[in-house]
Amino acid sequence: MGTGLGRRQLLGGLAIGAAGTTGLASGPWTSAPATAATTSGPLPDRVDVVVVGAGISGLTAARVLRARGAKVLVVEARDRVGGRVLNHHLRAGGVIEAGGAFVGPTQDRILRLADELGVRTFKEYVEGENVYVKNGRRSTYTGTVPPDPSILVDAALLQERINGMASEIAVDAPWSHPRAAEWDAVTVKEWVARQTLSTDTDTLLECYFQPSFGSDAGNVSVLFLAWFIATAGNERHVGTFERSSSTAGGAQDSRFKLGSQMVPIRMARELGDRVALRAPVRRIVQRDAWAHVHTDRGTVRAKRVVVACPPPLVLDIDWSPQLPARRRHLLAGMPMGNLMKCDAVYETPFWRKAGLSGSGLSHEGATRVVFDNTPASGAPGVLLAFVGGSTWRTYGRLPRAERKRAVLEGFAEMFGEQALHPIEYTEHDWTLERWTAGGPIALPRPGVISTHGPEIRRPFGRVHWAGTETSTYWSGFMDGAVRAGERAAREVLDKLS
Ligand SMILES: Cc1cc2nc3c(=O)[nH]c(=O)nc-3n(C[C@H](O)[C@H](O)[C@H](O)COP(=O)(O)OP(=O)(O)OC[C@H]3O[C@@H](n4cnc5c(N)ncnc54)[C@H](O)[C@@H]3O)c2cc1C
Ligand SMILES: [Mg+2]
Repeated sequence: MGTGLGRRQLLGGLAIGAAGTTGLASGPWTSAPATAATTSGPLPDRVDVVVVGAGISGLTAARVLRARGAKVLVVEARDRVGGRVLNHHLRAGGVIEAGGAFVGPTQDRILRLADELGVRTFKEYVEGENVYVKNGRRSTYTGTVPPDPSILVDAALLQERINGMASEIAVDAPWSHPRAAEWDAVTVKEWVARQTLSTDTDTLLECYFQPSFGSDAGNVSVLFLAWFIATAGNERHVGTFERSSSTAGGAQDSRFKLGSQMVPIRMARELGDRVALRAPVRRIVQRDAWAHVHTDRGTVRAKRVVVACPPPLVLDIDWSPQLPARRRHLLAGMPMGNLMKCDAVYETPFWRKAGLSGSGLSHEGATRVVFDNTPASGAPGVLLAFVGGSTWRTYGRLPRAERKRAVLEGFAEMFGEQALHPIEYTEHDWTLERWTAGGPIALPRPGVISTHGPEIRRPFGRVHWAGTETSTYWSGFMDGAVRAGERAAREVLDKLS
């Protein structure tokens, strides 16, 4: 998910990593013929397993199943693979991402997979000072917290408390915590307001929420946040707020030189004609010994089905028999967040010469959370603003030209007038995507985890559930998507044998 608050800043005490070297670009910027090897002929009549959705999770499940000898077919609604992961090729050369991009330590499944596929990482740029804008006043700082003493105290306290709560949560069963119902009934906004000194802490908290969740602190429960943080680790390292959010050493430590979409593109190439694009699943009928998967390109019979599409989109499929009510309640209670990425491209990352990291936080305007999004080669220079939650509600509805102006003005306030004159401006609003419906992730509303949470991975007849939201580590991230795909494949292999 998301990319959380940024860098070594914000809510205090965030690990500040010193490091941050930009790696050298590897080889030519490969453009992405996502459709290259996929099948264009008629779909097979019958396979062992149909996988619904060619995002990272579905493709991972198919890759594991195929390696174990199962006959598998991935059916994908779009004319491309990758789902919430999408490369954007810059006019000046190089690649950035319109969707998921950052990876970091303990995300070992996506890192191993990328490594196997020859997709290399480079460190996010973190040298120099960060910019902080409040009440029209700009300041710079190094270290973890903006120069705002009242927030510093709040942040340290909040961070300690939420890490403490996270340490008590079972990543595979947050609903089983003795205080689950109580924590699930309180929104993070209410919880924070109760114990903080400064009202500015609320505003800054949104700089964590908006990019991470495409939503605001008033929309999710403390139980969700504690669980989300608990999952930001692996089997050996517990998740912490710092890990879920920081740049160096955290969830935004590194990016992929060829762009993150190269991971699903290469998986799809390996799978070849086992991937069918432009094949949205409309109906799934479970009858006799088979699941019948109806797509726009025909119907395929399978012994097992792995559904790996964003949770709310499962409800668009016509199910026979009908999905159990408890699963429908869960999915209806997990809408996608609202998020867009807005990038401005410059000949060079001019802010670096001025001693700035390219990272910024603001209490106002369109550019609440900003990162240096320059490709590995160091040029062209790219600034990225996450526009999510209530900021998206304000700026997402504006005509593109007005939003662009607001974003560039925000960049200029942080990094100088030069920011007003990009050589390219590009933006991606995930709420407009038919087959994603928002981003970065589906968010359970308060009360949903404690009441319907146990349904999240429960198979329905021959149907098993993948997708990052079903992961128990790094849920919401690309790493969680890989883990969920692997887990669903194991479930299916158990049943096939
Ligand atoms: C703007 C943004 C920024 C993000 N930043 C990061 C980040 O920095 N780091 C990180 O790790 N993660 C990030 N994420 C999250 C990350 O992208 C996701 O966790 C991950 O890609 C989800 O993979 P998935 O396979 O579970 O789902 P998806 O990628 O959503 O794949 C689901 C697939 O199912 C298909 N589909 C849907 N319905 C049907 C149907 N009926 N029939 C057939 N196919 C269907 C879709 O087209 C899609 O291809 C970000 C996401 C967004 C949107
Ligand atoms: Mg998928």
